[in-house]
Amino acid sequence: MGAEVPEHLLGDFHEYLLLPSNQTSNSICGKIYVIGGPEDRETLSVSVKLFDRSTDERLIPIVLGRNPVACNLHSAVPVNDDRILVLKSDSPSYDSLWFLEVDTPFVREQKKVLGTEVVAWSKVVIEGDDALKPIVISGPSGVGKGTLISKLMKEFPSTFGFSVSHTTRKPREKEKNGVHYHFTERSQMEKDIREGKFLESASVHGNLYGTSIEAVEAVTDSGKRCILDIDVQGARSVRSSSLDAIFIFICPPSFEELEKRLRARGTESEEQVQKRLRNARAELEQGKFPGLFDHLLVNDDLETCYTDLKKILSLDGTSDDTLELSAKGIRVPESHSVSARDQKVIIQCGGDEGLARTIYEVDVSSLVGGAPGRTRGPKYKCIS
Ligand SMILES: Nc1nc2c(ncn2[C@@H]2O[C@H](COP(=O)(O)OP(=O)(O)O)[C@@H](O)[C@H]2O)c(=O)[nH]1
Ligand SMILES: Nc1ncnc2c1ncn2[C@@H]1O[C@H](COP(=O)(O)OP(=O)(O)O)[C@@H](O)[C@H]1O
Repeated sequence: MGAEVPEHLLGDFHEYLLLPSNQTSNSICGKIYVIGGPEDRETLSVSVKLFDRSTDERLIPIVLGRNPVACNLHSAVPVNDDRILVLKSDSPSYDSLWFLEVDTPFVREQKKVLGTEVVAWSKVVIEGDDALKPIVISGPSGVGKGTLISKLMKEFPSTFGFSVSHTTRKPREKEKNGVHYHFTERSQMEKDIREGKFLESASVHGNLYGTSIEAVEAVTDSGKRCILDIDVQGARSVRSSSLDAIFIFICPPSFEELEKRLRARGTESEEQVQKRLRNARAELEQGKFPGLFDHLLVNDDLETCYTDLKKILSLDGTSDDTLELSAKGIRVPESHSVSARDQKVIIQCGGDEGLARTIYEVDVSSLVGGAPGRTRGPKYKCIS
């Protein structure tokens, strides 16, 4: 059972179905989802109401995900029987397309947990190829890989997700299982490697490390861009795998500085420090191997190196919220129409009173991620 519509809204409900300019009514599997309404001006976000035809019930569902900011005009079209594509007019292209999920696996699960009607928003991200590519970061122990990755994840929390590796090394004091690594027994990890569960694995400083296929998929499924912190052997394996990534190698300003950082971190025994420093020389040589890494960065001053990293990833001058500015997108004018058939959405923009007309075809057949994160995967082309 869903939540009851508050008394003060009941009287207005039929009026909502008359579809004023900032409201649409969308029918999926016997339920009508009314998106938008006069109250949006007060809440500043797009509202959702639900009308169940079979029971004649009017409901206010629980709305999960980050709500789109209210707009003066939108259109909407049901897609794939489980979500509604909402097109916000005259919004920036990175903010124009949203999905209201009404019967996706995430929503179904939440309905079970919450015992009521649930819908969930997910912003649609239409991107160029490079913007989706995972990022592989390599470099010797103590060079600052973890520090740079943490800064990136902190500044762009909804853009990047960390691929949590498996390792047989023991956890450090502040490391959490499942967050920094999946800490595992050697015999179990060897078995999983044999069973093909790993994209790559390597023996590093005397322990096994590996990226499971699931670790990368978990990030991609959440609609985020995957960051891998792996050694040079791992980078080489990924290079020859099907994963199309951007490879970045981080160098220290000097070997002495690397040693200083590693000791100052204070997480390794003297024996481990010696082993890591010995391995660092070989890693620094391999890092320069032609064709393996796309970019080399020297981590001398942290802020300078971080700025350079953001430049490589075309992130300088952007924020987590506006990141799609650099991505492709569709700017939907007030005058437009939308229809959907066979996993293709046709958006006709303009064309009134002699104005230029553009028709887009959006392919929604392979969607990645979704609520409560972003939805990636739709591709579009201009067909007229
Ligand atoms: N090949 C591979 N290397 C990994 C993986 N996870 C971590 N590493 C690398 O293993 C090395 C040791 O990592 P760690 O024990 O966390 O020490 P740190 O580099 O000093 O922070 C580093 O070079 C990591 O990049 C993985 O999944 N695969
Ligand atoms: N540019 C830098 N200048 C000085 N210290 C740094 C710099 N970058 C990182 N560090 C410090 O060096 C140590 C090692 O960094 P860390 O990110 O753990 O390296 P890695 O993940 O490559 O092993 C940490 O104590 C970190 O705070």
